[in-house]
Amino acid sequence: MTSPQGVGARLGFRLVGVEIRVEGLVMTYGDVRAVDDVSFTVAPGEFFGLLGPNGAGKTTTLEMIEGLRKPQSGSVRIDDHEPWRREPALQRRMGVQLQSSSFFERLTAREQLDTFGALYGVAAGRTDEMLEQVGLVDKAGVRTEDLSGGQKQRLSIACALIHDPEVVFLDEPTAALDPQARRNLWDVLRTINASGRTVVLTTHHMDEAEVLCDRVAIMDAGRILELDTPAALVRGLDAPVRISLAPGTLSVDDARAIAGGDPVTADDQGTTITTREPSRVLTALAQRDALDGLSVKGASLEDVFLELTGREYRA
Ligand SMILES: Nc1ncnc2c1ncn2[C@@H]1O[C@H](COP(=O)(O)OP(=O)(O)OP(=O)(O)O)[C@@H](O)[C@H]1O
Repeated sequence: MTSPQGVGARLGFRLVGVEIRVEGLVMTYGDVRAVDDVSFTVAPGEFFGLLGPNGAGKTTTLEMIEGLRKPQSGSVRIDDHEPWRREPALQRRMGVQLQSSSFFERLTAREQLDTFGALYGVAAGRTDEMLEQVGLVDKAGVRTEDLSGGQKQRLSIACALIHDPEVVFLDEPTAALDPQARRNLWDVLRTINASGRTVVLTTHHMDEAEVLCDRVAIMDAGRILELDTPAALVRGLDAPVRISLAPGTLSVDDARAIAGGDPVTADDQGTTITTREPSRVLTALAQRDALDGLSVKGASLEDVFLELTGREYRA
């Protein structure tokens, strides 16, 4: 497991934002151990992801970190404060993404932001800044209930950021968004983190965790199964690489000769060599001028998850 400080140094974080230390966290509901002895540390300025299927315990963990639930046992420290005590000084440093149902009724996007801003005593100009940052300038006068799902998600993130917090908590921020809206929101989240804030996000999208997060904790059934950078998790899997050739590029016999014992499959989509020696295979393919239309696919976080849990992903 990579230490958060080590990751911070390697990724060149500016050491601002808060540090979060979670130790032996437990929450049970009746017979269900929703969170079962969860421990991790999030470094200042880190983009940290809790990844897992429905019911893994991500939201319950996040709510204990946010101070919305008091842990039954274990502890959460945000820069040495216990969030469940709801100290105003700490609250001001935290941004919690609201569910869109928590907006004030019948207000426009601008009025929502003005209202949240007034609660924190921030300057009026901040609303325009936030509308700009989340790409909602042209929707400023639209009532919240008339915004699309993606626009509501972006507005809820803007509300969480209105008081310029040092740490931002986001619970499945891209749930139910179309692919384009998801990618737009990823850009917003990257900008938030690039400005030095600590970001903690839950998601059940593997690709999202892989592209956004510095480190990812893979959770299932209340426990953390693995925690590391996405690249280290994938590397640790030591999975073979799939090299696919377009139909007609190479005969199956030639592919088998190059594969030298590695598995080769062929269908009307083309021929695939699955190998742990991609450079040897690619060199041989180049020598035969067989690189046109070639695709190379390594393992992904999804493969890591399947390896860890030994079963189908239940997103
Ligand atoms: N208030 C509650 N009362 C009883 N059981 C609960 C409560 N909240 C959560 N649970 C149970 O605890 C477990 C973890 O739920 P949690 O919402 O933390 O998971 P999650 O990973 O966030 O899932 P999702 O992706 O569906 O939001 C689930 O089995 C859930 O049914």
